[in-house]
Amino acid sequence: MGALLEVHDVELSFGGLRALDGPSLTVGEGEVVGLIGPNGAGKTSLFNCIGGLYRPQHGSIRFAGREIVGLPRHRIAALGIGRTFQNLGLLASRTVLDNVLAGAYHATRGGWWATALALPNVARTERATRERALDLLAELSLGDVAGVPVGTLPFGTLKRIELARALIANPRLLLVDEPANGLVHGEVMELGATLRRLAAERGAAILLVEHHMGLVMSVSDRVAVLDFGRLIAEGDPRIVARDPQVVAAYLGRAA
Ligand SMILES: Nc1ncnc2c1ncn2[C@@H]1O[C@H](COP(=O)(O)OP(=O)(O)OP(=O)(O)O)[C@@H](O)[C@H]1O
Repeated sequence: MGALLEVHDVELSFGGLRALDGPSLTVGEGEVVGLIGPNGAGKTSLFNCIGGLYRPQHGSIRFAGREIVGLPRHRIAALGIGRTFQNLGLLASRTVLDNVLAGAYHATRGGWWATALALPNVARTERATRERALDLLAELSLGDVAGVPVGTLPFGTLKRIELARALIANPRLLLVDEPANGLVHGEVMELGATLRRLAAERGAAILLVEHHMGLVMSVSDRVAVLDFGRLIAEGDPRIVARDPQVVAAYLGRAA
């Protein structure tokens, strides 16, 4: 059997601009893979292709052996791909618990009709989801703020809520977009430990886009590097970090 996620030769263009120029990569069950590269390299575009926000013009993306290119976003989410966003999409006036429960929507069986008819199994499912959400909040040290409106909380806490919202659906693969952005050093270290724990204890595979090299190198089993939409290196983080092409890509863009 192949890897959990298999991206093969994906091409995505916006008009004349080729955001993805044929990268291929895999993420195994329970594996943490860092996806790095200079600004504009195509990392978020690849996330958007995997999550179904963008449809690549060429190539294939298989999840658990199934082609997912062309599937609508909610079907991809229901198959077990969760995602956090760089610009947190949290509802500021709602409580932490409500925001996390909103993430469970796709995973809740029954759908709109069952909810509208208040069938007993829906009430049961909702109770179970609520309990799972509270457990998850405790796991991410958010138990004390479950009833607090999100808008009143500090940024580092919001990042953890965003993670909880993605995890409530029990994804087999979690796409995490720049989680360390805006965090202070201690929070980044804590986040790294949390990501490793999620992979180890929940068996969740993680594809992590991140500019904070310390975090990427410490949590990733493997690292893939994009530059101008192409995969320029892939493998052990310590080896990739010394790859001359990778070093040149970063220095070249910084200049
Ligand atoms: N919706 C869009 N319309 C047009 N061009 C886009 C769109 N999304 C991304 N691009 C372009 O595609 C290229 C890749 O962008 P992308 O956001 O995927 O890079 P990135 O590696 O995530 O960058 P960053 O690290 O800055 O977030 C860039 O040149 C970007 O301007």
